[in-house]
Amino acid sequence: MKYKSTRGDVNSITFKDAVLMGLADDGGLLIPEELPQISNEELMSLKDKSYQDVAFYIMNKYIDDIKEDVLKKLIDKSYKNFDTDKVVPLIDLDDFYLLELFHGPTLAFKDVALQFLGNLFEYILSERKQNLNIIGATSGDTGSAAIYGVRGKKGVKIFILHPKGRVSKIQELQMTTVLDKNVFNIAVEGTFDDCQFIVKEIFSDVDFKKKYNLGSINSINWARVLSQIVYYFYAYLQTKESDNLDKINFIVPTGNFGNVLAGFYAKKMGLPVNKLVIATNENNILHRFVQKGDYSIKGVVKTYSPSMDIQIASNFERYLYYLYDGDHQKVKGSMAALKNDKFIKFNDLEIEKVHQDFDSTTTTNEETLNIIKTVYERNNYIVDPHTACGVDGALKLKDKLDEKFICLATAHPAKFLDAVKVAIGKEPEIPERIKELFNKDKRVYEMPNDVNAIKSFIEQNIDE
Ligand SMILES: Cc1ncc(COP(=O)(O)O)c(C=O)c1O
Ligand SMILES: N[C@@H](CCOP(=O)(O)O)C(=O)O
Repeated sequence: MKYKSTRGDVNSITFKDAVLMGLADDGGLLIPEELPQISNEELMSLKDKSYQDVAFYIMNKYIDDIKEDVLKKLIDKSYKNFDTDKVVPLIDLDDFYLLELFHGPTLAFKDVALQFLGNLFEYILSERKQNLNIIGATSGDTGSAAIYGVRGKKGVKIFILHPKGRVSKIQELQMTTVLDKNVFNIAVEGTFDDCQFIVKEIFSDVDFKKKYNLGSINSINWARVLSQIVYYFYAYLQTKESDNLDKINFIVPTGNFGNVLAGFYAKKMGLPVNKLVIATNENNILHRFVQKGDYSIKGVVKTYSPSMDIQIASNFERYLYYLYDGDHQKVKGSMAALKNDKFIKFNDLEIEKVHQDFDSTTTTNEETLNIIKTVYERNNYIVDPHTACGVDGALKLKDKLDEKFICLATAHPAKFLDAVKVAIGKEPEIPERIKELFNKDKRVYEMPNDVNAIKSFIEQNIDE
């Protein structure tokens, strides 16, 4: 399998090169040149297999420059740090299923991909005797998952930008209490979109990127999306519906469009999915897009689900490539329009095509709290505010879509203590590894929302 850019000027890249390249050198995103298919027989042959086995089966279709036994070892090592054998267990709450994606070291779905990416980086770098300087942006969860994924790995430095005052207390502590010398947490005076913009601007300076061996841990990196395709298959295989190959809906709390894009790839590969439902909070540009073709950027508002306080969804560009039937020029045109005019225009035919795969919902802050309370009272189960947006969406759409829903539970409620307390009047049970954070020393660098200032900070602290 080879990889190419959504913008058409980077082609025939191997998987390992794609992992190190992160953002394509033409400013686009790397995608596989083909979409491997999984037949019904193959799908059924995966039933009752372990998460690791399913991961190997799916990933191996996209990777041909890592030996199979090495890939298996990387996968095994990546899921050893999860606190359950199933890695991502599926819970049946009668009205819908919940896919618990928060059993990794930092208690959010990001661990599923970032534990693997950390090990993958280590393997490729030692093979190439190279070092890597990682630059990433986070709205709260990617940052700590990436730091935990690469800490202690040789030849790696990591710079993580988060929006100052816009992540939860626990998210902030998970990042800033890691004092390893190779970890730099930068609190930016701005939003997540500003952080992501800075990161992309830095990567777009290809000379700078090459000089300092810069790498990406965001879902800009294809390996992130690939690792997330796996749990759509594994989730489906755990349902009753899979016995008859019946279709199912997935509802996905969405911000940067990485998670739901992985579902899109799973559907395109042949997984029996009816609709992928994009669940948004009040920052609902993706909902406006699905419902009315309105992809116009408005200001970011603070919500109870801060990790989804995003307007400019990075992976939307990958989806545009498929929506435009592989027309690179159209992708480039739309990305330029987004940068200059702050909106992309879609015609009715395009929206019709979107509806073949997607539906969407939006959830207010008040609804988020109500759902946390409702699920607690009905099921004695505490969902986090991001998952609550998904559950809210599933309940709103259950009369429209017949097929059962799998709601992706993207974070542990203990990461969002304040919201949960407001919703149900008490805190959820707090895992020991979270309690410990409150007594640790912290280190964080506060910086203005300025590409050059951050670039020079990185340059001062980087290894060539
Ligand atoms: C807990 C949680 N839920 C949902 C999302 C949205 O996922 P994505 O950005 O892949 O759309 C994020 C962040 O991305 C998150 O941290
Ligand atoms: N919600 C994310 C935002 C970054 O998304 P990613 O898919 O690029 O990692 C976060 O928690 O940081």
